[in-house]
Amino acid sequence: MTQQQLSRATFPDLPVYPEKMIQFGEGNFMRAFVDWQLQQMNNKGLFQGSAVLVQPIEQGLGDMLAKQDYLYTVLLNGIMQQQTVNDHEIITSVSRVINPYSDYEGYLALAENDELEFITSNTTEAGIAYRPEDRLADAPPKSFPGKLTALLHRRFQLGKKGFTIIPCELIDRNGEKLKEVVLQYANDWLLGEAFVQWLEQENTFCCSLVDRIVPGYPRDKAQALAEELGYQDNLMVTAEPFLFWVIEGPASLSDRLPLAKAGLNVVVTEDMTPYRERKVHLLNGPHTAMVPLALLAGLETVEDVMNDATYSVFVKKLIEEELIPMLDLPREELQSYAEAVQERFKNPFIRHELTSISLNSISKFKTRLLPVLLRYQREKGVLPKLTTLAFAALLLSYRGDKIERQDGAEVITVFDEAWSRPDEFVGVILKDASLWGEDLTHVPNLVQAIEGYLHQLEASGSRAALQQLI
Ligand SMILES: NC(=O)c1ccc[n+]([C@@H]2O[C@H](COP(=O)([O-])OP(=O)(O)OC[C@H]3O[C@@H](n4cnc5c(N)ncnc54)[C@H](O)[C@@H]3O)[C@@H](O)[C@H]2O)c1
Ligand SMILES: O=P(O)(O)OC[C@@H](O)[C@@H](O)[C@H](O)[C@H](O)CO
Repeated sequence: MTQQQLSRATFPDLPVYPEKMIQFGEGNFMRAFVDWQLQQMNNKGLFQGSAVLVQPIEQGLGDMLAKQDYLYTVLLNGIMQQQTVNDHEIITSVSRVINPYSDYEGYLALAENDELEFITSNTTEAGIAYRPEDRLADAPPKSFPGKLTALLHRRFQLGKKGFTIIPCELIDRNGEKLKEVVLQYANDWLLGEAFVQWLEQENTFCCSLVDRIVPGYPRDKAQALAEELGYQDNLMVTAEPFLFWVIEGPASLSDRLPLAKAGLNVVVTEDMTPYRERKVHLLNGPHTAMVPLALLAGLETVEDVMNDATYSVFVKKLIEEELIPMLDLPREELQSYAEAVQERFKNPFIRHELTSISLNSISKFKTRLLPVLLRYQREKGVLPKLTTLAFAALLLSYRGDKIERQDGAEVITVFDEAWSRPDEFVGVILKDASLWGEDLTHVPNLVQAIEGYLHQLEASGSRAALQQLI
């Protein structure tokens, strides 16, 4: 049976809320994270607002969302505190999507609305970047910070109050980086000292850290879900039930954006550093470590890893024996976070592809695992075995013959050149500070250890190499 498409005509009683937030990014993550949270506040009568979405790049989901009157379903699937969660909810907290490439005046007109108080964004790690070619007269400037500067300037010219700006991009100190680029445009575009002062005094740029696994559109179950839900939704998003958002900002934010009051796992703090360390090393670190070893063994998803007797022990030991001891946070807190992470990795209801995590694995290894490997070596005088084996597997996977590499052209070129001389490969690649931020051949015993593990991985495979260590 063909179901009707989700729209306000299909569900005429759904509520409509005034716009209070501008959100750059209409992708899966933002819709299942920020907009889902607005919905939870609205459900409790605590916010009564919606987000107007801005497409950061020309191609996007604006038209598809418009066809559904900006409604879509979030499906929460997973296990949380030993309970199975299997919920679905139609999200009504998105008012519309503006494509600044086809309606630039409509975009700038957002500056006129006094009710708009918050700006959020997720434009991927590539989005918060300075693009020197951008100009104020462009319609629109191509970069996200360029677009934002143009909007903020229009707001300033209208003599209105500023915004609380909360970027969600997974880059360190995201709020500070965004502010830096906006100030650079203000300077390059000669927007004047008064505008810079207004930016500084009337706007708050918060750093934030987001945490929720959002695999996105459930392609494999779409038809069955349409039948179960009773409508066709081309924009449904699956996410895990777990959520955590740390916002470094003024305490007053908790009243203006009452996320925690709505029961959401959101912390407003003066210093988010410890939370970031915990997540990057205990969640993203194991993700990045498991990917090359597991892909080399033919596993496909995070769940496959957690259901495999050898690989799940690898994840557990890596976390408990090599990562946790190197973090400066209360042990109990780390332990309980690590247990929750492993429960999340086991989620049987969502398919988290290892290949999707593998994108840009070299820079991910550098930020997520290398600092821990170096600290472990400095403090204990030996290398952490499991992290080092994962490092060797990563280097092997970047030969490109066993696993498809997903990384920047420059990174791939460096590896192709280094692998063209296999006998010298380890020394050459570890020496390359452009990859690791420093020359790693100076780390005691690292070259020999990686050479040994590479030999083992080649001779007997990832599973056997791992079994020898655990
Ligand atoms: N999916 C997850 O589990 C998850 C969890 C936490 C954080 N994240 C982060 O969120 C980001 C988006 O993930 P998603 O699953 O929503 O992906 P998606 O493909 O659904 O959405 C990508 C969004 O980024 C925008 N974008 C893409 N390239 C851009 C560029 N060069 N400049 C500006 N904007 C650009 C797109 O317009 C779109 O709005 C990723 O970078 C990821 O690291 C994802
Ligand atoms: O999103 P990436 O590609 O930077 O990293 C892959 C995963 O480690 C990541 O998406 C996590 O699932 C997410 O950070 C959980 O909050």
